[in-house]
Amino acid sequence: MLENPIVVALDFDNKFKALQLVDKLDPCLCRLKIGKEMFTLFGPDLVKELQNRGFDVFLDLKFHDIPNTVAKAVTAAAELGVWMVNVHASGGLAMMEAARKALLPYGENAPLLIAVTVLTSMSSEELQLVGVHASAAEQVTRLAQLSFDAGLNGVVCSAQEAHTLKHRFGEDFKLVTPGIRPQGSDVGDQKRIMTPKSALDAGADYLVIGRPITQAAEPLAALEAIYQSIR
Ligand SMILES: O=c1ccn([C@@H]2O[C@H](COP(=O)(O)O)[C@@H](O)[C@H]2O)c(=O)[nH]1
Repeated sequence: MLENPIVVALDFDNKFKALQLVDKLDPCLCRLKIGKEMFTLFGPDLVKELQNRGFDVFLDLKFHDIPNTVAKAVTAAAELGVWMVNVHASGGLAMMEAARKALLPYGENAPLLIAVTVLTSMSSEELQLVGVHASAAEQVTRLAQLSFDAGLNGVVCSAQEAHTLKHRFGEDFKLVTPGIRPQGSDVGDQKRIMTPKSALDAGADYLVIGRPITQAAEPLAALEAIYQSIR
């Protein structure tokens, strides 16, 4: 297990409330993820504020566009100094290769570049509705292979697929897993879920956890309980 596998998903519409929580967290114990809501509301300044507090930031904007546009978007993310950035694997091989090549000038300072496979909020049945006639697990494997072939650092998948992917792609290919739900917590809109401990046992490298922490009456206690459960 990585020493610091938890990435707290900061999904807030209020910067003050988000920073109130952040100021109780220890950058040695977790990383932070900024997604579409907070980035749209508060922009790169928020990323800087979190970095100034010592946190690694995962910029979860899931770029999905033509190769040239995505290459420029990941370059902008690299300029921001984020720790991790992502694209949608369904954008295709050429798009992912363009993104990877755009980060080459940053060398060791480049953010980790990962690709979203199948959103953890989607079941196999929902995939059928968008014309994908494979199971979620099969589609995740297909898109992870494409991401691997494009030379990316890893993928976003559900922990339910972690065992298969880790076995197939090896230790260096990082598995970033949202849809993490401690025993007894609200599932919400997530479909392919796992507990923190089972996810790590299955081979997940990073656990992305939002509402079970951010919406808890005592977020710090919730985070601490998750740490206890994975030690
Ligand atoms: O497949 C995906 C990709 C990204 N996410 C993001 O992770 C967090 C999960 O938050 P919870 O509150 O723990 O459900 C959220 O920011 C999503 O945008 C994902 O859930 N699934």
